[in-house]
Amino acid sequence: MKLPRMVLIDLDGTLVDSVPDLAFCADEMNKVLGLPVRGENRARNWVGNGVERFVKRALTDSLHDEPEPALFEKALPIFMALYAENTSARSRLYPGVREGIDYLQAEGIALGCVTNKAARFTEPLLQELGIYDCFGIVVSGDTLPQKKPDPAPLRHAADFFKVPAEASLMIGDSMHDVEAARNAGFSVIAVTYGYNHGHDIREANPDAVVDSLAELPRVLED
Ligand SMILES: O=C(O)COP(=O)(O)O
Ligand SMILES: [Mg+2]
Repeated sequence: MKLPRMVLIDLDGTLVDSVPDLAFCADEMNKVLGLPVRGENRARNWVGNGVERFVKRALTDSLHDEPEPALFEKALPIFMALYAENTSARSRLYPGVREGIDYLQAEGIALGCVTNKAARFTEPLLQELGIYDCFGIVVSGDTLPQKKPDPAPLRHAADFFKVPAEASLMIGDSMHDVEAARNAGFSVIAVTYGYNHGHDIREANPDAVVDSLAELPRVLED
């Protein structure tokens, strides 16, 4: 793959294993609401479409069901308060993330983080894990009216760096990252270790897959 001029990296499931904190908060929320605790393995399938969808999935224990509106309205502020206090303590950078970022920076490539996570959580999480300063731009799930798989957040970052779509690469863990990249006309590399709603990310046909961001030099210099 040709070396890009800009790389945008997804957050949850790509840079950070954030499910231990997210699952903790989902379980605490459900306890307050008198609902069953779902556990970390269920929560692993629910990440990637923003906090509102995550909470709906925790309430219904399903990917697409809608909870009763009154229940959701009660639940969302409970989750927001819990996650504000439990954003990063249990979360970790995946192995290879540091090496991957170091490599991209050494190549002089512009770096952005594009996530569907709300900005109020994205910024402390990146800061507390020590990678906030690596990114020239951070586009969160509520920075714009549109979220991935809409191409708008990716285009917003490309416009910021003044890089054309042909020279732009998205790296992510979910089919929504692949779809957003395709919609924006970017290349896309997927990681195999993240959260993709229980599916193998290869089914989404990214341009390449890696088991770790430490493999980026091999893929990008081929
Ligand atoms: O669903 C979220 O809140 C965030 O997910 P993302 O970082 O993988 O876009
Ligand atoms: Mg993700």
